Amino acid sequence: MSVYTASATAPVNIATLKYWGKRDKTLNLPTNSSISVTLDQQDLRTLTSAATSADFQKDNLWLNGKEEGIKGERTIACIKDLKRLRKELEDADSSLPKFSEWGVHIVSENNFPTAAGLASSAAGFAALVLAIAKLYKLPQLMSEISKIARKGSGSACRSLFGGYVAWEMGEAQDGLDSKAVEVAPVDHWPLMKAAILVVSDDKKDTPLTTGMQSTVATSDLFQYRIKEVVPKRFEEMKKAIQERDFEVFGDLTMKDSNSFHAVCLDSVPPIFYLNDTSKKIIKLIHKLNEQEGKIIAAYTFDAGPNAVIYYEEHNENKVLGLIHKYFHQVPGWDKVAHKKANFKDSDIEFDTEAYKGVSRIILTKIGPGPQDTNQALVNEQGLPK
Ligand SMILES: Nc1ncnc2c1ncn2[C@@H]1O[C@H](COP(=O)(O)OP(=O)(O)OP(=O)(O)O)[C@@H](O)[C@H]1O
Ligand SMILES: C[C@@](O)(CCOP(=O)(O)OP(=O)(O)O)CC(=O)O
Repeated sequence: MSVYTASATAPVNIATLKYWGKRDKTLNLPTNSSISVTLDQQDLRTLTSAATSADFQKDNLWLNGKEEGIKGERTIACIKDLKRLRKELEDADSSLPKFSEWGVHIVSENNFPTAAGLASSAAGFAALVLAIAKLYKLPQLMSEISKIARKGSGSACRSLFGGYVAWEMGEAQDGLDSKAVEVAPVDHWPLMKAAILVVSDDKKDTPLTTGMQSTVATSDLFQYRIKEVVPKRFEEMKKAIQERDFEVFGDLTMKDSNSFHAVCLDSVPPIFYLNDTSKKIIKLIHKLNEQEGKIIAAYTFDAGPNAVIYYEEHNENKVLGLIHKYFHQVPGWDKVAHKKANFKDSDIEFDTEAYKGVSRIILTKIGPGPQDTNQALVNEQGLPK
């Protein structure tokens, strides 16, 4: 039996202008445009292999070594779109094997904790869609592929590009203009670094889709956010990226994180994603920026308590100096062990127990988009290795 395989990797992205709210739940169409920074795949990435054969009766998915099957509607929607595009190729060229009629096996691994609020669904769906698109030899451009990934998880569409990425909300009802585009590649502003403080948490407050739906339906503040705040901020943030202006970029990033959590709080019943540790980290970063007299570090929080702190490389000794002072007890510092001697000591006062609310730190930076890979997670039979 012939088994055809392909593999791809995809990065995590963390939004600096948040996507929150759907205008169409099935198509995953957002109520506002968003912007993100793609993170380095050495630290956070999904690797996915796809395999197909005339002998595969059904589609199947193995995630992190466990057979999950194809359960979710969203995964089904992505595979359906990919098979439809493959069928178009087969209809135009009858010599092509009929992949669109065969089962597809998907084997995927994240090199970081799944569903810990580290945007695993973004990297996961981006890698899934790309691996199958590669297997099917689809000619579509990344922005086209991003529309399929969007149906898996909204934020996944942004993981198809590296560097600074925008998801343009679009206006069409069928979502054909709701896609990701590159704002600037990594090389344009490569100094962007990110420190992720993984904040200990039992379970997510409210599942994302439920949370978004509730905000759209109940928050008055949300209407102001999507009509007045985000459209203006979207243009300002793109300009700040183009001009490599960290002060403006950082200011907008923090404001937008707070605006997103404010509309969560304004929902009925209110949604809380930040915890006390998150709030302490927010205060700490403001103290640092105040002391410096300018913004050198910017926090952002997704639908959970983890803090992502963006800063530029030339401020690393100041930013990590402060974070290390109060969070040196948590794992994850090995990577910068050789730099610790240069860390600037800080006289900023802070809760010396705050580290107890943090499980680890991930030190990473901006990174490129999905990469071709020779690594494969499937064997010659098209099953997990
Ligand atoms: N490698 C993968 N391949 C396919 N699906 C994946 C993969 N990794 C994660 N997922 C899907 O994403 C889900 C996790 O999404 P969820 O939104 O709960 O968490 P998250 O993405 O880590 O957090 P957030 O979206 O809040 O940043 C998993 O349960 C799984 O269904
Ligand atoms: C707060 C966010 O992280 C929300 C991300 O939501 P998802 O993309 O995970 O949601 P679904 O479209 O339902 O899969 C902000 C952002 O990443 O822009």
